[in-house]
Amino acid sequence: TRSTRPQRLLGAVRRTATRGDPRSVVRAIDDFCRHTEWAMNVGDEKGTGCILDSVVSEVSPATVLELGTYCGYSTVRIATLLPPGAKLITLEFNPDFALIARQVIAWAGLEEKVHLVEGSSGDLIPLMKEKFGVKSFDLVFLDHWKDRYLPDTKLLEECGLLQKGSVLLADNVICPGSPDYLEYIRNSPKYRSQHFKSHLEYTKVEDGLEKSVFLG
Ligand SMILES: Cn1ncc2cc([C@H](O)c3cccc(CNC(=O)c4cc(-c5ccc(F)cc5)cc(O)c4O)c3)ccc21
Ligand SMILES: [Mg+2]
Repeated sequence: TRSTRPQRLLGAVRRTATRGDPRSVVRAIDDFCRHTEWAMNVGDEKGTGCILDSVVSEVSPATVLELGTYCGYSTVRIATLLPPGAKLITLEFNPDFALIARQVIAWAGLEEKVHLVEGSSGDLIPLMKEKFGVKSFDLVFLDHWKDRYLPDTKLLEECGLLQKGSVLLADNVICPGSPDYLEYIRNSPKYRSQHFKSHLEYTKVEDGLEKSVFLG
């Protein structure tokens, strides 16, 4: 039967990236998605260009939560920039995506820094403290279903998983968009938000990321 897009993306990583070299894995996926087959990775413009890499470097987080692993592209980007001993927990409900992402993360040699957990954010966030020993998250990267950004942000607050200074970084707040999330986060006294205009990965379509600092 015909392969899936994630399987073809993994094939490109295996063919053109060097095992154990995360930068070559990121480059292989960007090249594949720009020249062969588009995929919904945060991409190189929203990644290197400005935001994702600079926010991760600036926050230098000890604990990171990623919502929506997909093929592991942003997982690899973030994990590459983490300080020694830091941990990234990434949640993926789709088992096919999770299987591909595990192999992409392994090819990059980042298994030690990344804990990929299969399941839905709504079910797993309440378990973070008791099951994963997380006190709070220094950085949360939201890139899963856009209508889950707001409920999951509220869930993170309710579960006491955000502390003063925790940073939320949300992809696609323009395209596909997450209007209820933007409305909430920009008007809440509990956050200070900043918008970074960019473009939808590998295209000229307007998009942007929203960076929000939790004020406690
Ligand atoms: C609850 N829960 N818990 C864990 C978890 C994990 C997932 C999956 O990882 C998953 C599956 C399918 C879709 C997404 C969201 N991503 C997108 O929808 C997206 C779209 C586009 C775009 C833009 C323009 C187009 F024309 C087409 C697609 C560009 C982007 O960067 C995206 O991130 C995430 C889902 C729910 C989950
Ligand atoms: Mg995205």
